[in-house]
Amino acid sequence: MGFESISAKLDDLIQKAGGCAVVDGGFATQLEIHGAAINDPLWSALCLIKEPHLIKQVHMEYLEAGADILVTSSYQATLPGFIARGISAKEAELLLEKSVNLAVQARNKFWDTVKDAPARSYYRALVAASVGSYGAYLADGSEYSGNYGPDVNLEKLKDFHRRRLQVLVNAGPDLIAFETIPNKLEAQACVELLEEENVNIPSWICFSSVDGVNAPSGESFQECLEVLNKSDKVAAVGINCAPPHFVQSLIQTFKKVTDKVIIVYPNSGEIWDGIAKKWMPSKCFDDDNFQAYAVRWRDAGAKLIGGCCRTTPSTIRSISKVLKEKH
Ligand SMILES: C[S+](C)CC[C@H](N)C(=O)O
Ligand SMILES: N[C@@H](CCS)C(=O)O
Ligand SMILES: [Zn+2]
Repeated sequence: MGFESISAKLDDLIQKAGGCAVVDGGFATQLEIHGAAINDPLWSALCLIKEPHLIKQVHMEYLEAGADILVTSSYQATLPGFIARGISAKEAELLLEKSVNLAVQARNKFWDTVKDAPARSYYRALVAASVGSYGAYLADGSEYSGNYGPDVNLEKLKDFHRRRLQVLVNAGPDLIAFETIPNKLEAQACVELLEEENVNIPSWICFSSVDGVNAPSGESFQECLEVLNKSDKVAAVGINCAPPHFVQSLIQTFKKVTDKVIIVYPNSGEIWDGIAKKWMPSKCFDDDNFQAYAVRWRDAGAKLIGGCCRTTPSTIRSISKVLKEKH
């Protein structure tokens, strides 16, 4: 056996999918469509405790829509978050494991039903374990400001992420998905942890953006990516949960500052009010817009494309259809 790169499985999926694979869409917001009440500090992670069947249902919907990668329900599932609810540390770790198991079970079940279908348009999906930013845990909108205050330093962020990362990796996902990272410090914490914990599955690290130019902290993506570019553990970098009309030029920015795979999965364009805990109407993209733009994002160099908050299985169906059309 020759040497296999850490990102071989991901590269293989991208290649099989014709150069651009499809990530799933908004997870928490799709749970809400099914009636989940998640206006809570745990947000979608509350369903791991109360309504796990809905988690599996949403994963199945995205698989049917053509997602090649499922992102798990662990975005806001954190050990301190669960412990604050009176859940023991052991139970909290089991809930993290459960987030991976639910996605793996959905993926395996779906694949069993489609793998032998003639002229199938599906690939065996990969499962990416979501690691939401520290700001997601704070539940104060700081994943869109990058403002963690003067008491937060590199070590504190590493301490926050370390055990969750270990538990998620041990649960056996194919990938790790760091999501809505708002500043350079947290990006650095993620990379240092991947190295220190010798994580041997690939990761992507995605930033949010509120001005379409920089990370929410105001730091340039060039600065943010310097440290990520040095690590082989980071397979892909990009943007999630930013408005779609920012994405084209952000891909161009990323192309200039990294050779890594570029991933984009913007939200619908609505804006999260972290204090009122509501989506505010803004320049909203419908599924047709997403479909047209997905082609442009692919042509600009993105190799992983999906949707984030308020996008739905129908958005992912549109993207998958157009990106997998045979020419
Ligand atoms: C990506 S935001 C919409 C997630 C929810 C936020 N962390 C909160 O709990 O308010
Ligand atoms: N994977 C998470 C990201 C929220 S920004 C979700 O889709 O709910
Ligand atoms: Zn989002």
